[in-house]
Amino acid sequence: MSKTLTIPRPDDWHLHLRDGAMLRAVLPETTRDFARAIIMPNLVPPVVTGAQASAYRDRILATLPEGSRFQPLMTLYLTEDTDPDDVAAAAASDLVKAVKLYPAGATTNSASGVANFDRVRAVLDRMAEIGLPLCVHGEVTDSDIDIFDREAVFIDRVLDPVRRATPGLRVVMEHITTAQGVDYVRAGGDTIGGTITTHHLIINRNHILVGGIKPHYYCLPVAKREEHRLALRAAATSGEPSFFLGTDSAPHVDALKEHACGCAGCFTATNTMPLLAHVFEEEHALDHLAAFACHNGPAFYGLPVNDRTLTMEKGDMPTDFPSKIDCADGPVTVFDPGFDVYWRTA
Ligand SMILES: NC(=O)N[C@@H](CC(=O)O)C(=O)O
Ligand SMILES: [Zn+2]
Ligand SMILES: [Zn+2]
Repeated sequence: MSKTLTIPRPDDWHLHLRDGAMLRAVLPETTRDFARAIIMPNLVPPVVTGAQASAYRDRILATLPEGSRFQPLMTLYLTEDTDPDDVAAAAASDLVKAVKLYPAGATTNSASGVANFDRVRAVLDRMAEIGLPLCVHGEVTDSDIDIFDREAVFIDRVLDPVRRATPGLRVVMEHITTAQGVDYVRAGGDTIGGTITTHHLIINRNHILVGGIKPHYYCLPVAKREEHRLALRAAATSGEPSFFLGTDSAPHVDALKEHACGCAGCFTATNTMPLLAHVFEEEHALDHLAAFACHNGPAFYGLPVNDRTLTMEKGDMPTDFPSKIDCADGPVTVFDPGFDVYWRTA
């Protein structure tokens, strides 16, 4: 007996497309199911100015599969030298939908991020004035803070003070991985949203470490204890408007994942929607999948819900997802949930 589910075409509010050969390899994996995505600016060198974002958008558009109507929503990488006028101009021309804050050194390609928050005050004030959201990688980088505590400490030491100092600033706490992140977003009203990845609904830290180290489950923020995964599942499947999908699909070639110093990032673009259907069905919340993946994100960003739809089917046999996709730089492993999934997109 097969079962189908039709929802508005989903959007991905946190996506890494990279550039060059990797962009060519991964872009069709997202455009197959998604209508729009917030494109992360952590290229090397980063996408800092409006001009760089415009050029990057052109490269993405030039790489789109034939006939695709996918819309990349661009972001600027916040540095201590970011010019508030450049940000305002890029937002006014509708080029840029958010500015991205990486604490310096927190994650992949974040060396140009912010170390001294006083130095970005003018940009944040301007963003609050014009209503441009700040997307935040929410982890402190202090060497004395345990990696599993870095998100919770970030909320107290950085995020809350920044929000208090900049009333009205719209913030997306991205890829939340803790119950503290869920609670903070939930209590924050309509100026804060939280994105949740597909993989953080599926894995906890045991999946990374028990029975041998699993580099393809390593991402930042790193997956936490089971109680946090359960809090994320409850939030994502609740239908509450504060929570929406940001896959953080973050491709790295296998040679750099399966390495003595492996890169952080899980590549989930290929199978995200079927995995989410599986998770939401397990939580008896299939009727909230559209809120999480299609409605809540556009509402936060002030954009319309997509009028096209996506249909998913649940078959009798497990879906055969590719285990890797080919890239000219080397293969990229697709996130393996570790269980059979019967959903697929039609
Ligand atoms: N999530 C990750 O583990 N990696 C991301 C960076 C990020 O989103 O923090 C990447 O760019 O590879
Ligand atoms: Zn991040
Ligand atoms: Zn990311």
